[in-house]
Amino acid sequence: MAATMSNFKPEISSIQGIFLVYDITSERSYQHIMKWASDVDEYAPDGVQKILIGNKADEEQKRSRSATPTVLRRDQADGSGRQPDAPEPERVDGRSATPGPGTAGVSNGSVSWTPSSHTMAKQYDVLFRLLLIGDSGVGKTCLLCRFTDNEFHPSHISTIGVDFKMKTIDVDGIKVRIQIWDTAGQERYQTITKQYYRRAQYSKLTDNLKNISGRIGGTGLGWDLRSLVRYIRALIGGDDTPSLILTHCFLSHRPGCDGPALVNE
Ligand SMILES: Nc1nc2c(ncn2[C@@H]2O[C@H](COP(=O)(O)OP(=O)(O)OP(=O)(O)O)[C@@H](O)[C@H]2O)c(=O)[nH]1
Repeated sequence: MAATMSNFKPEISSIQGIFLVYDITSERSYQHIMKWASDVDEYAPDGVQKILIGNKADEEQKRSRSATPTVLRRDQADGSGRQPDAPEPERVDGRSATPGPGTAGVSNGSVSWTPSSHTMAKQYDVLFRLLLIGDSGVGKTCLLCRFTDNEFHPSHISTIGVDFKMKTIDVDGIKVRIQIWDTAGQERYQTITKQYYRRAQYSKLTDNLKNISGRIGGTGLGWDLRSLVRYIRALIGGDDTPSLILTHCFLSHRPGCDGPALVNE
């Protein structure tokens, strides 16, 4: 939906996570997830985290039985709810913190469009850059609009190329900026989309961040993408909305795991 072709070259120095979105009522979109995931594996640098989202949860009654992820065995997880190689939020300055996982009390911040993040550096403490991919019509743009603008659009206008929105949320006094890139699901735009995988980077938590995380009562693990997904889910998952993330889970990068894997919540 929300077709906008960005003419500017986006600054994607590091994307920490890629959301692979499918429609729970569409077996085809679920089967294609493996194709999307293998594209990401091929084009994105190692360590970029993949998160699977089954969208259109309000259509549960129409759910395709085969569009259900296999469950990752407990012994494949590290017990912390975080994959060992999960990337950490990027630092944008040298002075403050990352919140601890699961912190409550998100308050909505600004919603803005900007042609460049250069001028915004002072307005947040931690930056997450995320990418949405998946078949056309699975609801990527709707997820984005619901998260950033609290809006739902019933019509489907295919995204052209790539677009982005961002939102800044306040978590225990820490300004967390979440910048989400929305890609076109249509086949013809996949050359463009792949450019974005290539630019994705793995970024690590610094010791400084770990210290501050401890100071504000975090676990010291930093604020991983899993926590971020919880926030996003809480923000868009009202009972009265048709735009709801049903599942969010991590795809295992590990050898021997040949399918989407749901880490138990
Ligand atoms: N019932 C229901 N419909 C949804 C939901 N999310 C999106 N839709 C509908 O699905 C259609 C496609 O949504 P979009 O967000 O435009 O899909 P997209 O994945 O961005 O599509 P492309 O831009 O073509 O890649 C629209 O008609 C939406 O209204 C949802 O959670 N529930």
